[in-house]
Amino acid sequence: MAQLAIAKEFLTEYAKLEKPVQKAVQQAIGRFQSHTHAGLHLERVRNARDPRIRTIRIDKFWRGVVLAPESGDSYCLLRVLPHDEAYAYCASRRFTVNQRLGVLESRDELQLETVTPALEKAAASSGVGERLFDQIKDADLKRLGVDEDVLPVIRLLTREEHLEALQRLLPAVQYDALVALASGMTVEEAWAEVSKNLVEATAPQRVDPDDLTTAMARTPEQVVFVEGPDELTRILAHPFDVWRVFLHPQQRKIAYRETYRGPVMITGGAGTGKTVTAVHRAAFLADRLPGEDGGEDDTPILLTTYTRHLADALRDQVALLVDDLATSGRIKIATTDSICFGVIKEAQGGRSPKPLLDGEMRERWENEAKALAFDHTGAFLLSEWEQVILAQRITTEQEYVKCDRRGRGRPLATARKPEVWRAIQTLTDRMRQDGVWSFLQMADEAARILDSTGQRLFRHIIVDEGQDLHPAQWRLLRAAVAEGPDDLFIAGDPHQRIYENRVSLKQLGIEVRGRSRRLTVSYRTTHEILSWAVQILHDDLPVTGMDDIDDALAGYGSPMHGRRPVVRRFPDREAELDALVEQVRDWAASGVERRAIGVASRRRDLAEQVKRKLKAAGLPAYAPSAKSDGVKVGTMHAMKGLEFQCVAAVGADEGLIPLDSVVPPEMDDLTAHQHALQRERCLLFVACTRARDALYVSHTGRPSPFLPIPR
Ligand SMILES: Nc1ncnc2c1ncn2[C@@H]1O[C@H](COP(=O)(O)OP(=O)(O)OP(=O)(O)O)[C@@H](O)[C@H]1O
Repeated sequence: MAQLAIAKEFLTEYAKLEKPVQKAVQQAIGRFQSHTHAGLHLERVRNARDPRIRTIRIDKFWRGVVLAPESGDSYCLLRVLPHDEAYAYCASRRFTVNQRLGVLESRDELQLETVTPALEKAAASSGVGERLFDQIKDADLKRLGVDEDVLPVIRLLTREEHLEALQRLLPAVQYDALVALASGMTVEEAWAEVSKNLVEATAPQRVDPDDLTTAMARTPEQVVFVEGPDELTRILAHPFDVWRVFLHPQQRKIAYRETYRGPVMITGGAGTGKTVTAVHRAAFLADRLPGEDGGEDDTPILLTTYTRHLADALRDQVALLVDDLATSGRIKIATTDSICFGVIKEAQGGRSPKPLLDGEMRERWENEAKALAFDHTGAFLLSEWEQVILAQRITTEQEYVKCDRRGRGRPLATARKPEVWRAIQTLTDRMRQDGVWSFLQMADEAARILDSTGQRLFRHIIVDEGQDLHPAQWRLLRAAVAEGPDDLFIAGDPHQRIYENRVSLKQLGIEVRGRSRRLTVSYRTTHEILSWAVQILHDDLPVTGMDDIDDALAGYGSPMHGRRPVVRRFPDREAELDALVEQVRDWAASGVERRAIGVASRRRDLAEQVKRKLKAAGLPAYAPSAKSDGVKVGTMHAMKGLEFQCVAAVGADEGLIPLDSVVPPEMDDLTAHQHALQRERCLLFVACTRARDALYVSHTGRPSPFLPIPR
């Protein structure tokens, strides 16, 4: 039986076909697969650039394009195209094995030949040393995978724009190497970029130029082998969700590594596929679970994050990735809050604890602090309890008096600490009397319970959005899984830290040193949006990762291109929101679904105002996590974990971003001041990087100082 492979482009084209055509594609593949000699249904193409290209008839109008290597019995479905386009593709494309990297590559040879005379002409008028790659030796270019056929063409280039114009014509890995060099990287740095695409840690020793099948196996982000008809059905069932099938080698290496000796941390900029990788890891671990010790142990795997809507999104992704119910049943998907709830309920003999929502907690403490005439506000006491006492697990007044509260934003004389301690004790005692809990208090208590009983709830724990978990939640997670191989798999990005929680995993007993991995290729956002948004983060204060090491988003980039972000200034809010309505209408008129448009603002009241404005203009608008069909409008905090085709960030004014009221004065506490500013930068960055194709930012008066200065 012939072995079938599918290319990513095939799947994305298939996704867009009408249902009857999709059916015809399936039938064609079925006919082709059911013959031992698969070549039977494949038609040779006269004038094909590459003699190994064939077509397969789908119906009168559509053709599949297939790569049929001469050796071996494997076939790769490359494209599904209208008849004429399919034959034009065959007449121009040639497939090769990259001699340095061993990966499968394709080039548009016909187009390259067509553009060469124009490039020669442009090059003829350039002086010595004026061409783009004059400083790079042939040997170095070859070391990076650039081949003999591409060399003469790129030697003609005088400008980066000319290189960009060749993106769709050149083999992708060679183009990436050239872009890296053109951006000023050294050959070694460019190699680091290129080698990200390798499945193995190093380039292959020997590469057989004719062995396309091995080359396909080395290019998993572009081609996958299908194990049988069931797997094919599975793949074709959700063709839009290509992340299920095609992982970048960086992602695959991380998600499908046989084992890690202890906790592992995955970082990477927005949209680099940390969640996707975490979901694949969960599927991998769940798949191998029963075989681990052959026993009856049915301890589940936990896949967790900090909010309900993020957990819901994880649930949807697991359901898409894992068909087998027994396997998916081994993965428990829950927020850390709900795990804590369960632990306490069990410890209370089945009686549910009564947690208060954040808003309820704030109100309660504010009212009681006033009623009891404390010298401190309820907000201050609550934050002191959560961010100092629960964070550091302080249990006595003496410990509190001695504790380090740097970064808290408001200085507190040691002499006043006992009164603060006692006030907090009073308020927590009252909560106990009323039988109510805060979520962080539940986390603290649940961790203690697990520590004391030694009960280990999970076999493995996978955490998404780890950067925003509180130390008490980390202690709970640490306590919920036995220390050992594959205990904790943690995904997070310290550049997207939008809450006050800053943790050192090491101090919480989670040692990830030597086991941190980084994803660098953005799958969500275009290069234009990303390079603009990354400037928001530019700050003198380094961003410290959960492993205590400064994180610099090194190598973070996107291969996708699109329009630059638009920044607009308005005299007042009314004019700004009128223009927003027009922008949303323009997007909708250009075919963008309303639900694929997100509008973010720093403050909730502005988000509400936007919603009203859109609704009044006949454009339905809902909260970001709502399932309803309409524009999604919310605070920048609520945008975390979501993505939209088009994003508008409104109210990017000075005074609103950073929000003055959340930034403590520099004089009071420099660290807290800096951390608050950094959080505000992260928040704007998070909002802007939700955009896949288009980003629109608007403000009134002076712009937020975080907005990149136009060049
Ligand atoms: N290998 C892949 N192939 C296709 N799409 C991918 C792949 N990996 C990720 N994506 C897509 O890229 C987008 C971002 O992925 P994901 O949410 O996993 O990134 P993230 O790093 O967790 O992002 P953030 O930190 O911003 O929340 C999603 O739409 C996802 O489906």
